[in-house]
Amino acid sequence: MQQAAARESAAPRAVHLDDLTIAFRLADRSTFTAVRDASLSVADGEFVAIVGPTGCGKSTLLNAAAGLLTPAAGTVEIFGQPLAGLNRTAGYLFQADALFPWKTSLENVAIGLEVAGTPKAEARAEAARWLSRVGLGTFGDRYPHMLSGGQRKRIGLAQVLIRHPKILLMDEPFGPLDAQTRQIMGNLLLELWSADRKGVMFVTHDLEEAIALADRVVIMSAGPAARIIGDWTIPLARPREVAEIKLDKAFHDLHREIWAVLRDEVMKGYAQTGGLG
Ligand SMILES: Nc1ncnc2c1ncn2[C@@H]1O[C@H](COP(=O)(O)OP(=O)(O)OP(=O)(O)O)[C@@H](O)[C@H]1O
Repeated sequence: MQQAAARESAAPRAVHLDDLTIAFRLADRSTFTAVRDASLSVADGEFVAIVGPTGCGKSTLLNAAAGLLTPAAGTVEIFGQPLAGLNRTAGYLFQADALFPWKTSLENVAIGLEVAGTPKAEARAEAARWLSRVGLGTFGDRYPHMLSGGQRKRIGLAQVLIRHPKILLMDEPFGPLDAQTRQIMGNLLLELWSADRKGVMFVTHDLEEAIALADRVVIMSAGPAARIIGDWTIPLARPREVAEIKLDKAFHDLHREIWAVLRDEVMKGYAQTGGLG
């Protein structure tokens, strides 16, 4: 496996996926092995990006860490404990919005606390503070359809972070956004994360985004039976500004090195799905 630097962290492991094999039962009763023998640890406070060809199994790995699916083999540990059922220490941000259309921004952000038993007035005051932190302090009365895609993502971030999850699981969270808004959201995410570091598993198909944001970039092979084939430490200084860091020579060197591995897998991935013939 490609590895720029062997790294043993002293921080506790927020997530430890050990030799995971994940298989799906198909309609014709055959079994499709999406991921085979994948091991990955995320230290507490560490930001790990997972990159790989389309359909390789990135979301599958994330869903295993979320407790949304049960591996055929291997174990999932969260802060040293075997995961049984849903991972309730994690906050999950998907590509698609998870906002209730009939609730205002403020109500959408407050709902997690309210459901957990926080008195309504307190939950809403806290939600107002989070709306300000994501730059939408004056948008509390707006419904989701009155917001741009980037604004909805900010609400989504506030909705997850207000509950102070100990781990963040993010699946292409900025996928549908335009390039500029992605960068702005990347900066916002880094700012919020730096203030209160959690372990992050961040799935993206965008290698530049991965290098700009993460402490480590992990590369998956093309599926089926995808594996982790590379693990790079990203030694770029923090705080980072996503647009600026992409101009850095060290960024380009890392990009070239990682892309040399990823490119072959991307081509295999396309070939397997008939994409590029
Ligand atoms: N419930 C399921 N049943 C059968 N196959 C599945 C199921 N979920 C995922 N797969 C298959 O497992 C493989 C991995 O899917 P996954 O969504 O994890 O990939 P991904 O790397 O996140 O893809 P993308 O980058 O396109 O979002 C794919 O081949 C997919 O078709």
